[in-house]
Amino acid sequence: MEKPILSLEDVTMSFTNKMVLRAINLDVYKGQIIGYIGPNGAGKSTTVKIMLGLIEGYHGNVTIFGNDISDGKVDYKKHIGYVPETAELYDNLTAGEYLSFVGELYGVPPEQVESKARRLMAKFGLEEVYHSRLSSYSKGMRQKVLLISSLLHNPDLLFLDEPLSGLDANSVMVVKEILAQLAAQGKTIFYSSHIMEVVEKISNRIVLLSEGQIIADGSFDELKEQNTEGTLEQIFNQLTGFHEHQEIAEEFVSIVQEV
Ligand SMILES: Nc1ncnc2c1ncn2[C@@H]1O[C@H](COP(=O)(O)OP(=O)(O)OP(=O)(O)O)[C@@H](O)[C@H]1O
Repeated sequence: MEKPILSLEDVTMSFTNKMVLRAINLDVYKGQIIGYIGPNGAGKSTTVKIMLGLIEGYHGNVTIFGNDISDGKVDYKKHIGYVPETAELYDNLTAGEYLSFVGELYGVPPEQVESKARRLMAKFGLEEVYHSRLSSYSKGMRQKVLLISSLLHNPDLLFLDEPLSGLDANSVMVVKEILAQLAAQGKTIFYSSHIMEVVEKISNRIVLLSEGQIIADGSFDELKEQNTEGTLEQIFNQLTGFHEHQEIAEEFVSIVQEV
């Protein structure tokens, strides 16, 4: 039987008395694009940071590429790419300097990083600003640099947190296609986002986290069959028991108008 690339077994995490993850069990297989969704504060980033070895103190087992990540070895990180939701790019560096720095951290030989970074930047239409400081970059341009930096070392497992944030409609089409092609070549993608239309389209498996628990796990078609609602946004509202958007908006607007 195929072994999972990534396995969470009864993973529980608490921050100062508050239980944020409650016995998460999840096996992810090669080539899957997991759409990891859930309300704000559900525990999505916490799960991802645990898998990246950025948060300690969890209970349960996390196995990546067949090794328990608590064994102290960090080698597994060489095969992982990560696009965080918000990143501190080094503003004083040029994109070229930043990408060379990240590539070398991942162990890519310097001559190879430079050539690869240049060509990838060019594919995103950023060849002319390769030597410009990141402080002069727009939000979408920064996002493209982050995406490139997560892929320079050709990782097998990618963690993406709102990767399309700030990208224009054309760039979104390109990145969605890149992700589909990477998955088709056997890369595994863990995709966290609040944009339900995109998650619905690109994921072949959707995992819905609510209050630290997985409350749905399946393909979009499977989730549709199990629920009365049609779109992923509606299924999300239904499963998380949310029906008050109109009421909340009316109350909000009436407070705004109090002056
Ligand atoms: N370092 C921390 N210390 C204390 N509490 C934390 C810490 N990090 C996260 N939390 C809490 O854990 C809960 C889950 O946070 P997390 O960032 O994982 O949610 P999320 O699902 O990624 O949310 P969002 O969709 O808003 O990004 C929240 O209640 C948050 O306040």
